[in-house]
Amino acid sequence: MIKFDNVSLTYPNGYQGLKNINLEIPKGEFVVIVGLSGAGKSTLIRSINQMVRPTEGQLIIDDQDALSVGKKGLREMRRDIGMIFQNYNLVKRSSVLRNVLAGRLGYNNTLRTLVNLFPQDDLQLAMNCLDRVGITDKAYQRADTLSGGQQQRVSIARALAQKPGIILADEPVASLDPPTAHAVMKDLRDINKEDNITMVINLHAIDLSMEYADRIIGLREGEVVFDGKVDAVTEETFEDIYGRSIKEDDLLGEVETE
Ligand SMILES: Nc1ncnc2c1ncn2[C@@H]1O[C@H](COP(=O)(O)OP(=O)(O)OP(=O)(O)O)[C@@H](O)[C@H]1O
Repeated sequence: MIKFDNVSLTYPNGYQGLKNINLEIPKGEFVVIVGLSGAGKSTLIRSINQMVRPTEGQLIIDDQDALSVGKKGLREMRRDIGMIFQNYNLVKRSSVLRNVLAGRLGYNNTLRTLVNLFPQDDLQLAMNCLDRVGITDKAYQRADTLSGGQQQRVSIARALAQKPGIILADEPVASLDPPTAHAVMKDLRDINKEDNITMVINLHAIDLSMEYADRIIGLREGEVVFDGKVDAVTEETFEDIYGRSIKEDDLLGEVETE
């Protein structure tokens, strides 16, 4: 469970990125965060693994007071949280398999991993993770020779290799074409359902959000302005969150089927 209790976050320049956030995300939920550019979606997601650190309030992750666990506690906590980025964040010149094994770094001796000595179990696990996203045949290829959709699958496999309880994804499909965006969202949904991994995902396409989310959280100027199950969401909900009417740009659009 992830719980925000009156969490606020003020950046060092004084800008208030999050204002008094109260949220409870139960284990296994598929949550999509929506809001205009600058609304605080990345800030909210990144505060969960403390890439940015809340300045007020309490953040509870799996019964732990996340803001006071200390350095070692934070390392262990982060090991349980996979992160997926819009630009994949792969080591481009390394092989796909090496990139997936990076998900095991938190569990292994640094020196051994620097010289590529991962335990056999980790190699097996990394191959299994690649299998989950359907790209075992790419394991020995350089990461930057893959298509965008394949690279994002490598980053999903890397997150899976951490054996996480939570996966955070910051605009995971924003750089992909519509059919590939759907394919990657389906992978994330399947993993969520099969492994009961909590997913918190920022998306800007309204239609994608509606198709995959269990629950939608709307942010506006650092505040939660909507929080509800996807069935409760209407066009007006998005108009409230955005403070304007919906435009074509807010949608991913039709995917042609043969
Ligand atoms: N390091 C920082 N210092 C100061 N202000 C910041 C910092 N990072 C983000 N902000 C500001 O906080 C606000 C929220 O940014 P954030 O990136 O969370 O928004 P977002 O909803 O994810 O937007 P986008 O969809 O464009 O990524 C913005 O006004 C941004 O300029």
